[in-house]
Amino acid sequence: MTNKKMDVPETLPLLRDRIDAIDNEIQQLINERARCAQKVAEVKLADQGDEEVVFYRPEREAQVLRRVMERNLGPLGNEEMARIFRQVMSSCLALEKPMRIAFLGPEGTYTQQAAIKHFGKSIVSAPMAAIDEVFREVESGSANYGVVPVENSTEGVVNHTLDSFRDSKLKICGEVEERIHHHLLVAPSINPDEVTHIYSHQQSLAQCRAWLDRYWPHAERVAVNSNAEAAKMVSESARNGRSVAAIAGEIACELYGLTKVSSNIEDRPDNTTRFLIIGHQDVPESGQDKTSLLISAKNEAGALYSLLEPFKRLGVSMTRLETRPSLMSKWGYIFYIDFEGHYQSEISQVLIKELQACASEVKVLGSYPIAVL
Ligand SMILES: O=C(O)C(=O)C[C@]1(C(=O)O)C=C[C@@H](O)C=C1
Repeated sequence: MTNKKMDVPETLPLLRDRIDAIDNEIQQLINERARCAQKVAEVKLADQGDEEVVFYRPEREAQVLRRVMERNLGPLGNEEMARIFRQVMSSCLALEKPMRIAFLGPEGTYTQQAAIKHFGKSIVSAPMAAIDEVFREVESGSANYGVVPVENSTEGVVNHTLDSFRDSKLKICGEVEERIHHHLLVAPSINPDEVTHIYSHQQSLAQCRAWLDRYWPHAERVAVNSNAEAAKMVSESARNGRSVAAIAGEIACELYGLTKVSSNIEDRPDNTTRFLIIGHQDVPESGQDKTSLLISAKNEAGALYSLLEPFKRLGVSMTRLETRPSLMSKWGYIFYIDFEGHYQSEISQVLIKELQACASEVKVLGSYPIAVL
């Protein structure tokens, strides 16, 4: 092979020289970008007034990532390129101010995986034992943002998360979707044929039900708080010679030094979980946004119809509708509705006014950019 322009043979040393020169340039440019981000932080601090400075700007990050994908010509794929920029921005933000992110722990959960996908790796991890603790950690200001699971494509909604919004002042600042792959894991010293118990989160056990029925009908299934906790227990039990296995993901497998007996054992290959980013901030429009509402319906005939009708009439696209008992009155209901658009847009304002007229309460849980990655 030859380099046509210069007619020099494209040998390995020459190609590597070229890569070295390009790396040098990329590195200088990344640092130039980082210096710009430091200046942005100075401007934000100078403009702060009485308000607390908001360093993390989800709408801007979404716009940057969308642009990266739009202008990308390859050979790297759009998502691959966006993931690189995701990490560059994560490093720049950490230089402005390191973000402490609370998530449903322990270390190694799918929620941590989602937190890293959304914020990049340059965050300070704060694993919490339960969803309401994630809310409390962010409410108290101990963490800047929180990440909680909200729905799974196989198992449906995570009621704990939805219920936590009833009494919380926190806003939804973002969403992230994660393809969930479950693996059957044992400690390296354990013979998989002798496994008597399989530990995992109840939703993960449910997501692998058919597979477990088929291949492990005699192993007892034990539900624990999280998959990562299951992985941790399995690594600890192995030291006592107990033949137990866990169902968990990649991060937990690595973190607890386990071995995969079987990979991707979920019953549905498109098994996806959606997570929400919670914080104190009202996120401005990014151009492609979603809004989440909590609506307490009046306990009367046609209540649901009158809530849904304005969406159709105004041409607003509803992406989700969940129902939960209201807890205030015996047969009263709360609806969680997601729709496309930002709550500050003209059409959303008309819609929200109409909903307010036919509901006892309409709470805007937040408007946020539709997940880019
Ligand atoms: O534009 C900003 O406000 C920045 O702080 C810069 C930057 C970036 O690196 O591009 C970093 C963090 C923000 O969350 C958004 C973008």
